[in-house]
Amino acid sequence: MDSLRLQPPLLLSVGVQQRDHCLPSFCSIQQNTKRQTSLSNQRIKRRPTVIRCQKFSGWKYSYPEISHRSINTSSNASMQALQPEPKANDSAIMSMSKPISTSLNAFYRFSRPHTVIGTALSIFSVSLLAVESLPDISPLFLTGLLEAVVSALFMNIYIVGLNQLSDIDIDKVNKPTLPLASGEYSPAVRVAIASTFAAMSFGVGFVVGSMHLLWALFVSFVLGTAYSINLPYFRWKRSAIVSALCIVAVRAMIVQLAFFLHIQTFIFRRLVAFSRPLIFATAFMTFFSVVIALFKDIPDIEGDPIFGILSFSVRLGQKKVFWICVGLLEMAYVVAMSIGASSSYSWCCCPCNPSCNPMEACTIS
Ligand SMILES: CC(C)=CCC/C(C)=C/CC/C(C)=C/CC/C(C)=C/COP(=O)(O)OP(=O)(O)O
Ligand SMILES: O=C(O)Cc1cc(O)ccc1O
Repeated sequence: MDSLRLQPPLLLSVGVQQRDHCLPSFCSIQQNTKRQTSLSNQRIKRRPTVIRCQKFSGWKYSYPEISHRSINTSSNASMQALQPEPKANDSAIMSMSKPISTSLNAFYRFSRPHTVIGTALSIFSVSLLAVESLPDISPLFLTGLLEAVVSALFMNIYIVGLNQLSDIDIDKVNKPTLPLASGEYSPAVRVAIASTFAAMSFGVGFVVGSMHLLWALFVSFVLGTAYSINLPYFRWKRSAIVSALCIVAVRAMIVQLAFFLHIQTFIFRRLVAFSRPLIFATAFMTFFSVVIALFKDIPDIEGDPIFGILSFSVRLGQKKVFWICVGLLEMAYVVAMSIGASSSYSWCCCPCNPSCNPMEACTIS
């Protein structure tokens, strides 16, 4: 199977047979009287099962080919025979929706959704820390928040896109289902997507005109580029410490401080004042970002050393790094809970209580 793994064309030629062979019994096409209902259920279950089988048997290069081919197998053909004939209109819609859903699926994987979700939640929560009273939650605030999230998500997609562009060979070993590693995007499309998202991010930043927002985008752009790009003096991801510092700088410092200041000064037109909750959130996110930096390399110990990436997982071993991360998270949560429990800053400072202004009560000036 290992020899198959590095030869996608060979894999394709045997793909159908192998796949059917590895399907558990409930996936097989049953020739029984309840055929129609059981077949439609299989359609829904089929894709994840195939992917699981791929992983199990190490078919690392075959993701897109197999998922496309599954539509054309003889068993699927017999399924189609059982469906009512699609009308001309239906089949046109079906043939259009397949490429659309395939492209959406590829873009979803390309965008690294776990990072996008993290960015959106971070910006949303730190923006709420700038809210001092309920009337602050106005259309003006919501628009400012939306602009901040959209521009940051565009930059996020640029950063992870450039990372995949620079890591095509590593990802063929570590993460072969990513659309660049699996060859779903042509070289021109890859570069176009990444640069368009960087341009759109700065475009939104310039249109909004907030200095803190523009700084946040610019510093993230520089660090995200320096982290991945394969040019002399760059590709900082080669150093475990520098790459962790990049992630801490963006996730813990830029996202927390710059986006808070964007809302506080640009949207609310207030003076700069760092509140205790903001300092607390920044300290917590510093721990959390170290954990992100360590954790994200745990699955990559196969490909990273081949390409000179000596991550902590490669140096210390996956188990050790895993438990270090668990320890760091436990420490962060215990410290956070203790600070919360012993703090004089209580719920009375919530923005819904008009008698208490959290910024006055808690500002560190
Ligand atoms: C625009 C703003 C404010 C936020 C963007 C949010 C992001 C993406 C923050 C991360 C900052 C940064 C410098 C990230 C570089 C990290 C990166 C691209 C890591 C990918 O790590 P690899 O190990 O190379 O990738 P895989 O996960 O694909 O293996
Ligand atoms: O977003 C981050 O904080 C780090 C990160 C992790 C990952 O697995 C892929 C991309 C990426 O930017």
